[in-house]
Amino acid sequence: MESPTEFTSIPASALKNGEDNSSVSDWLVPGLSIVCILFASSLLLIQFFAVCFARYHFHRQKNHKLTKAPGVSILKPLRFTDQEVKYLSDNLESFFTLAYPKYEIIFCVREYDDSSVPIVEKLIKKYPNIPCKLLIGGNDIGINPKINNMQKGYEQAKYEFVWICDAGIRAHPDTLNDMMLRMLESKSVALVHQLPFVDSVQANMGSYLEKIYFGTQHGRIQITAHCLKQVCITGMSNLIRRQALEEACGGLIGLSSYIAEDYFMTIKMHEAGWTFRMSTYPALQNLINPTMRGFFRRMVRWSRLRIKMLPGVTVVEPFSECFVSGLLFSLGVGHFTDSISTIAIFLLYTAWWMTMDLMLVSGLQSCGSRIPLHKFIPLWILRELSTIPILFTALLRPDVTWIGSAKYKIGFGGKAEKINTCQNDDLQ
Ligand SMILES: CCCCCCCC/C=C\CCCCCCCC(=O)N[C@@H](CO[C@@H]1OC[C@@H](O)[C@H](O)[C@H]1O)[C@H](O)/C=C/CCCCCCCCCCCCC
Ligand SMILES: O=c1ccn([C@@H]2O[C@H](COP(=O)(O)OP(=O)(O)O)[C@@H](O)[C@H]2O)c(=O)[nH]1
Repeated sequence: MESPTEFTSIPASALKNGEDNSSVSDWLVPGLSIVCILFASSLLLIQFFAVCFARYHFHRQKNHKLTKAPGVSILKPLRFTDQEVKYLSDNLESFFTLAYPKYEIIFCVREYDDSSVPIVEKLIKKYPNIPCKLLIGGNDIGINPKINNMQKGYEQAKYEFVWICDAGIRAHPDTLNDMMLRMLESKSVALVHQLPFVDSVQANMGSYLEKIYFGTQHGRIQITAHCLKQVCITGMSNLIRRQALEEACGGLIGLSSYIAEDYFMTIKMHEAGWTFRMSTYPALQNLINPTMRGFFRRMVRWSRLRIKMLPGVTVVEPFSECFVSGLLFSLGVGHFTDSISTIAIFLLYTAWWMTMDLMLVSGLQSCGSRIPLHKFIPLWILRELSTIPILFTALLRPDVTWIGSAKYKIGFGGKAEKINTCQNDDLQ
């Protein structure tokens, strides 16, 4: 049995460690709390900045008309099945009515039986004065089906500037004039991009969810990245200087081994010293068939790409959204005060964040259907809550992604390999 003296005696070294431990916990928790507060505050600042930028930058009718306008070749990659073409005609027609003096439109399709073919043919007949081509067919020059489709159009494009613009976009008549004005600001500008937003003819839950995503999380990050000269540009609508594309990327062919051709194109241009501008017109996606399921599938598909291209950024993504950062903020502030409960701080943070998001959405919106508040709130909450499930869904089946009608294995670094061709029902 131990003597009382032995029981109570503590070695000097242990005492020293104990002191160290208590001093570590003395600064560790407050230190972490401060980090959480600073991190969340910087996000609030980013959000506030994005709202101000959107108010100042977008939809300002301050542009003069270009008189000696350089020619532009518009490339429209199309791939459609029967059910999807309901609103396609509206989208494509908007490119025939641009207030720009010198341009050609090149529609690119892979198969003769594509549902977009009769729509394009009708529009070509309706606007005989607009130089326009419909190119069908082409070879697989790489694994990216959008590039495989566009390459034939790129080869035939006659102008120095090409505007690559997805089928789901509808253009305001002044868009091209605005983009070209920005392009001509400097010879170092390689590309003018449009911030993706949504202006769907169909005002349903799917299109509202898309609008909330592009008008909040996506818009805020892309605006901030643009202002900080970080590369975060999506390929939906970009006016490109061919010289830059050729020199930095080796043309479209040089990007054909990537599914995320937009990201690698802009990174390569950035590394070669070219610069970018952002149009004052957001890209108006008039989604052909917007559904909630379609939205989540798109988000999972894009997350799969980002996980492999930029794993570091993907890990940070949930922390850059309201609920996770709000939790960190409320725990951090809660550590320093007892006068307000952690839950109340979290709710205030969330309410502030939602209000700023609402302001950003309305700052980007110029026309089209607005989201009624009683729908905005639940859909906003759903969108915020879905970030982590989307990430996990993408992580659980990380190697399989899609675009077009095939499955791909994306390697770390972003190069892709085609696994198989599958039916539309298998795609996700
Ligand atoms: C305290 C500061 C904390 C900052 C935390 C920042 C965390 C970043 C959070 C989110 C990242 C958002 C990424 C936005 C892009 C999402 C869209 C996307 O994934 N698009 C991909 C697919 O696009 C289609 O691909 C097929 C093509 O044919 C179509 O035409 C395309 O539209 C696309 O490939 C990816 C593009 C770019 C991704 C770049 C992400 C870089 C993010 C760095 C942000 C750093 C900015 C810091 C600002 C705070
Ligand atoms: O096999 C394909 C798949 C897509 N696209 C075109 O590529 C663009 C982007 O495709 P999608 O809208 O599916 O991409 P998302 O924006 O959803 O990533 C659109 O113009 C499509 O018509 C194409 O030309 N061939």
